[in-house]
Amino acid sequence: MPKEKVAIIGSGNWGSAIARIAGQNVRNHSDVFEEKVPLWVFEETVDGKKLTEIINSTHYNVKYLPDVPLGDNVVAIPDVVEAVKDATALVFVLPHQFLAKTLDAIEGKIAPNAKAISLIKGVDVHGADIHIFADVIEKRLGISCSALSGANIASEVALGRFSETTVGYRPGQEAQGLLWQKLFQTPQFKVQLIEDVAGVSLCGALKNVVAVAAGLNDGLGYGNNTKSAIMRIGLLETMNFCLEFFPSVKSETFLQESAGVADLITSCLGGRNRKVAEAFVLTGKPFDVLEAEMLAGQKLQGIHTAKDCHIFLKARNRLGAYPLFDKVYHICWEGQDPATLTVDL
Ligand SMILES: NC(=O)C1=CN([C@@H]2O[C@H](COP(=O)(O)OP(=O)(O)OC[C@H]3O[C@@H](n4cnc5c(N)ncnc54)[C@H](O)[C@@H]3O)[C@@H](O)[C@H]2O)C=CC1
Ligand SMILES: O=C(CO)COP(=O)(O)O
Repeated sequence: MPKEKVAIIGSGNWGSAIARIAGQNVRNHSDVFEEKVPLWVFEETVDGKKLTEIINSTHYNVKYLPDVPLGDNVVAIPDVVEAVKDATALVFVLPHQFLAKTLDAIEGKIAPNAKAISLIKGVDVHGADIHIFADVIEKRLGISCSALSGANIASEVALGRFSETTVGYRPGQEAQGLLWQKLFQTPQFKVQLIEDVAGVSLCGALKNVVAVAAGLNDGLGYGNNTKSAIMRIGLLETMNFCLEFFPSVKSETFLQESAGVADLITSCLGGRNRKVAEAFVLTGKPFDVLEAEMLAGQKLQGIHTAKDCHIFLKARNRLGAYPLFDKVYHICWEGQDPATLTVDL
């Protein structure tokens, strides 16, 4: 059987951490995968040098994951079309705002037998329409797309701290789930499988809104009881949102999978959305300024997802059923006083 050729599309903080794991696992499963792992890098200059050249000479992504080597079989490529050429296993792991342009570039240029997996956390909203990014990828490229999400702060995964994650696969396509498990699972990074692409994707997207609320809570100094209430209400709104708008979602995903409650907890305790939202309250600076100052090129997702949810729920006349999500929107985008965070919850 021909071997699978992996390509990683995205090389930020999580993209780099997952490229490292994939680079190790293709060698551990050399009967299944080709050894070289092309990594698409959005080219930029770091200390006067091209980031791709730094990665390929040092094997470190010095900008987005400076402390952990990627491995010498992970090869940085600045041209996304070249990176995905002949690849049969496409891993999409880039901030969601850059996906559309990336799909424009590679549409019609991928292997006909390719399959994909989305590690992207966010939702694609156009008025009253909402899609998960695995569906966007699947539709645009005409290939099957699974989803991976879980309690996975990238820096901790990269350091080999024990973590779990969830791969959601399409109905009847467990074989693809098993392939992705082979690519990503290590003794320190346990990959569970469930036939629920939508549930895995939506839990990953919506917990970022809850994490922003947790960060606002921390900035306000409201303490752990309030934060726990935010997490509980946030999980409830996530579950209700999934079951209302994506009825195929499995209820097991919420509590039995890392993609559900576990990701919500880690993000509310330790994620970037939490950190920047706390600073928003403490400094009064806008989110885009804080993102640039605090994240060194990494991107925030939660405030954008809050806006997307607001647009969608307003168009569906369902805002009233999701008070926490909507509160985050109003505080982040409409200048509402953060101190109103818990009013009306
Ligand atoms: N960092 C984390 O701990 C985790 C992130 N995720 C999700 O994974 C996805 C990717 O996140 P990260 O890898 O952390 O990215 P990141 O937050 O580190 O973003 C930086 C990346 O964006 C790229 N970029 C900047 N401008 C661009 C442009 N104009 N076009 C294309 N790319 C551009 C940069 O080259 C870099 O690769 C997101 O959806 C995120 O929510 C999921 C689990 C953990
Ligand atoms: O998705 C994540 C952890 O699973 C990372 O969350 P942040 O983007 O808030 O850091």
